[in-house]
Amino acid sequence: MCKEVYAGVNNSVMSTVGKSTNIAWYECKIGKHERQQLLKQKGCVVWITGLSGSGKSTVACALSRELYSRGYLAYVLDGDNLRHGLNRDLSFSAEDRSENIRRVGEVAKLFADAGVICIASLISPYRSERDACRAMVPDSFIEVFMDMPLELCEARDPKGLYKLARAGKIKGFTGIDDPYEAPLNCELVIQMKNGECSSPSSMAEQITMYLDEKGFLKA
Ligand SMILES: Nc1ncnc2c1ncn2[C@@H]1O[C@H](COP(=O)(O)OS(=O)(=O)O)[C@@H](OP(=O)(O)O)[C@H]1O
Ligand SMILES: Nc1ncnc2c1ncn2[C@@H]1O[C@H](COP(=O)(O)OP(=O)(O)O)[C@@H](O)[C@H]1O
Repeated sequence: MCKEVYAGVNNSVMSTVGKSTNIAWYECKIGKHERQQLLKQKGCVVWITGLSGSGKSTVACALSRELYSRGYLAYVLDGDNLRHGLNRDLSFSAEDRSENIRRVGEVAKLFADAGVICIASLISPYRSERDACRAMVPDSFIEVFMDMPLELCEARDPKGLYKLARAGKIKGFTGIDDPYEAPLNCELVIQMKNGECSSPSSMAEQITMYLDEKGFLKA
């Protein structure tokens, strides 16, 4: 949050942002517009939220593959993967999950500014934190809710984590003894139809169609 703005020497705008004092924004001549022209697409953030096992990583990679095959540049920021590096200092406490979401939101914003279609796939269980990420890239945030029943996610349990959570060996597991706040008003909801889950590639096509309709697949 920018608390203080004042004029420095040569009229440069000096600010205090968080704990950073006496800082100034340096504007480059080559900006988002130029990069988008180069890439022939619009930078944006596709934010995929849902329970563990709901299919976030699978659809994120299917979407990345679909866009790649059509000649568009996308990059996946996966919650699990980022916790191997950038976010390795964060636990699954409410405070650390919030910081996790904030950091991924900031990184996604940079990718979108680079002109890339950034696909963020993380549980991101809190509505207010997802909304804060949306506010970082107004008009370029596409929230996709993997609306899969807990029973399905638990039956899939590809990493055996639900089993451990039910046995009390993992505390604070989302959907078991930790909250998940479903989106109220997101751009896309991916659900089962007639008890069937569609294929990852058809889910990816659904998202690609949305991106196309909204003009993200042209400069
Ligand atoms: N307590 C607890 N709750 C939920 N998930 C847990 C937990 N502990 C470990 N894991 C594993 O971490 C993955 C979720 O990381 P995220 O960064 O996406 O989570 S969050 O957005 O900060 O809530 C999640 O990966 P996905 O299954 O891909 O969602 C789990 O494999
Ligand atoms: N559309 C789908 N149809 C059938 N199985 C799926 C589908 N999407 C994901 N899966 C399976 O569900 C499990 C969880 O998927 P994953 O993408 O790892 O979920 P998440 O990233 O939300 O934890 C995996 O075993 C995956 O193969």
